[in-house]
Amino acid sequence: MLGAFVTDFFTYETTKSVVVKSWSVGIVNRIIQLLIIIYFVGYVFLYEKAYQQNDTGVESSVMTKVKGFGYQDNQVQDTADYVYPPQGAGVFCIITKVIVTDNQTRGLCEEVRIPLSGSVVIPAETEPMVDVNNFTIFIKNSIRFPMFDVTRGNFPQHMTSKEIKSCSYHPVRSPLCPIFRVGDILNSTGQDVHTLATMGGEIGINIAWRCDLDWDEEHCRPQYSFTRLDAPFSHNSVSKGYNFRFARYYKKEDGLDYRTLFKAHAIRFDIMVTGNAGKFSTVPTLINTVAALTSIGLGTVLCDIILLNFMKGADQYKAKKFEEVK
Ligand SMILES: Nc1ncnc2c1ncn2[C@@H]1O[C@H](COP(=O)(O)OP(=O)(O)OP(=O)(O)O)[C@@H](O)[C@H]1O
Repeated sequence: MLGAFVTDFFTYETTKSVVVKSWSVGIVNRIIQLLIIIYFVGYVFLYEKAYQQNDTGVESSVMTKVKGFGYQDNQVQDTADYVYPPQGAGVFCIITKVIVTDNQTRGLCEEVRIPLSGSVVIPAETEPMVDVNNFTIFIKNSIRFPMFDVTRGNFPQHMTSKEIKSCSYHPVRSPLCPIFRVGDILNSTGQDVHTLATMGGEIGINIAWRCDLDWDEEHCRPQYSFTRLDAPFSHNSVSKGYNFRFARYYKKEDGLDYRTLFKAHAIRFDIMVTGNAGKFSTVPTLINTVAALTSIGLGTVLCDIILLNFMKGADQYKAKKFEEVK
């Protein structure tokens, strides 16, 4: 038993080519090779661009500015009233409804159970501001792909102030206009402005940069898409929408501080930037070419299985293929 194992172990296998003149196996072999070549050339190289090195670590900065007039309880509201925080960051809120509690003063210790009470004030609720549909958001986004040291901005350099002021983003008609009508954004996410203005909610604006840097940089352009980010909670019984509280403080003539408390329902916009740039590089090209060439050999495996198991005269092929030399 041990002897047989040792003789089996100390053998040497070397390949020998057997040419099989059979139409059926020949055709199967060529078809498999063709499929593998089509897969590698068409999908791996042309579609997935396996000859490129990729940079997904995009560096980005976003600036925003909202404009438009709204009417709330017969009062005109402008940017300074409804945008929070006002600095124009990548995440900002447009306040659409407020519940106002006026004249709160700090109470004494005995009144600790109602710590912020003056006289008991009943909060006043404003109407939701549906004019938000006509507001416009200006988005200025600059990005950099550090691996290739390429910087891009989301609107063309030659765009004039007049062009910017008069355009409005449309995915087909003006895909590079940096001014977005809130109504258009809400429409494309399928949201109803009235519900959103009443309860608040969060809208995501995604800016995707997919750049093939083997072409001119001019082709490296942003693509925008819009989603409702808090959609999973929209049917919950609790915490529908989005709100936050803030206060404004005043001093009375007698020196006493008092404040007005606002509970604000707002549409929160969150601008997210993603990027992927690719450029020709020898290392991935070599690795993938070798992988492609090796894979072409896979056809033999399948043809061997057919030849040695399912063809007429399989035993004869087996005898020809495996030959023992003493
Ligand atoms: N939300 C917006 N809707 C329409 N146009 C806008 C909006 N925000 C900015 N713009 C216009 O885009 C251009 C660039 O804006 P940017 O804020 O950089 O310049 P600005 O001269 O300070 O703008 P502003 O007109 O607010 O004083 C300006 O012409 C500006 O009027």
